[in-house]
Amino acid sequence: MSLLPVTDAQARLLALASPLPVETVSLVDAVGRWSVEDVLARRDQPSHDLSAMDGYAIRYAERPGPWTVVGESAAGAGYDRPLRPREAARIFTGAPVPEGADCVLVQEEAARDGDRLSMTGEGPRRIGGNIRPRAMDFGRDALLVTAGTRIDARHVALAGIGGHGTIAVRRRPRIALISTGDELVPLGAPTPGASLPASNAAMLAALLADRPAEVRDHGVVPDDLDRIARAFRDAAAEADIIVTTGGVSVGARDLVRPALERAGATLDFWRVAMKPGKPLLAGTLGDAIVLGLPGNPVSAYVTACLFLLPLIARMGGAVDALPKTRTVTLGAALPANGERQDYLRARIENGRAFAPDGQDSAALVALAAADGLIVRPPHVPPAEIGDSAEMLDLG
Ligand SMILES: Nc1nc2c(c(=O)[nH]1)N[C@H]1C(S)=C(S)[C@@H](COP(=O)(O)OP(=O)(O)OC[C@H]3O[C@@H](n4cnc5c(N)ncnc54)[C@H](O)[C@@H]3O)O[C@H]1N2
Ligand code: MOO
Repeated sequence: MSLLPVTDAQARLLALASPLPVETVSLVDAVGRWSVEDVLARRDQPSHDLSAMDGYAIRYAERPGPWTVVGESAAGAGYDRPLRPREAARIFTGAPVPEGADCVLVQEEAARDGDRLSMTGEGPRRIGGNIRPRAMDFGRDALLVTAGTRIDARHVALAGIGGHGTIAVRRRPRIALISTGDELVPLGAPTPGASLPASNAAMLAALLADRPAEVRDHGVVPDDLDRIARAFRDAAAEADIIVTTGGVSVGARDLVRPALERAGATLDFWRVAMKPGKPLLAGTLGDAIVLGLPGNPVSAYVTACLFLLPLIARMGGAVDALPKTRTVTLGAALPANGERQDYLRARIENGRAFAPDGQDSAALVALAAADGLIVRPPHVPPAEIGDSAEMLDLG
């Protein structure tokens, strides 16, 4: 089987995804998910002309006073009758401006003696000075959040002040993590012989910590065809996405592909023209999508960024599910590339991108220190210092 180009593999994976069911949740519960609908304002903001300062509501034409202070307008309350000529009202930040007033004199520029008020400083610069007019931010029915927007704290504030307490989003996908390999021991446990900590599942759970996903770690399954097939069937009964790590290459103990067949899955693709990550596989088992990531930790990380995160985004209703790159300037030359798209762990220093040594797909030190991945398309010629390259930001 030849290697599938990365963009083709991403397209095939995303084509397997159907949008998850819609649910209406509180704004805070929606954070990190994608709005299903356009969110329109249910109110004007502000709802009235409001004072932007603590001071006195006055008429601009009557400066520099004096005025008679006849009452008070506080936030949420207001002053219940129009001001007559030469009348002023004490007013506080966020309070409705009484009818008849057209600007606010800040208290630092006012002198008050009993109910007699005069202006001491320059005063408001114009009619409307120190007033936030009604609907200054937005009017009722204004488009606040476009469908497909990923909700963050700013959208929570905007939709909330626009009169919404809830928002329609898609259910979080349930993600089953399965680690395969006889050599794996739990994190923190002793590592006798050539055993090693099973870091991939924890790494994936950490990667998904700020994504809309319900992650369940099904633990480590030994390299045994029946046991891996059973783990697949168990996971498929409850998960939307099954993510395995390890056992997807060509060795006699790489049993994920045969176990998937035994479990009754349909393989969609296996082996992608990328480095790291070549043995990546994808398929379906019942209603679940299966993503088989390579065992090498850097390969698992890079393929998760390029395939798992976009899959979650697509199922959640994102408009642009695929990660975006940005153009950087290389700080060191790079050799010509082979047939696989390379993702070099890179640092930005003095505004230039460097891919240090330690690019092995099992070398986590360079990954942990990286600002991003320099993307080297298949068969590109050598690159010189100062050339441009595309980089995928990490972190
Ligand atoms: N003859 C060939 N050998 C290999 C090929 C090939 O094309 N022909 N491809 C290589 C490439 S590229 C990759 S990537 C690896 C991936 O292999 P697997 O996905 O089958 O992974 P394993 O062999 O199970 O493990 C690889 C490596 O990663 C360690 N590992 C596994 N799981 C975990 C985990 N949960 N946490 C931490 N580390 C893990 C494992 O111990 C191995 O050291 O295959 C090449 N071989
Ligand atoms: O494709 Mo592998 O992930 O280079 O080691």
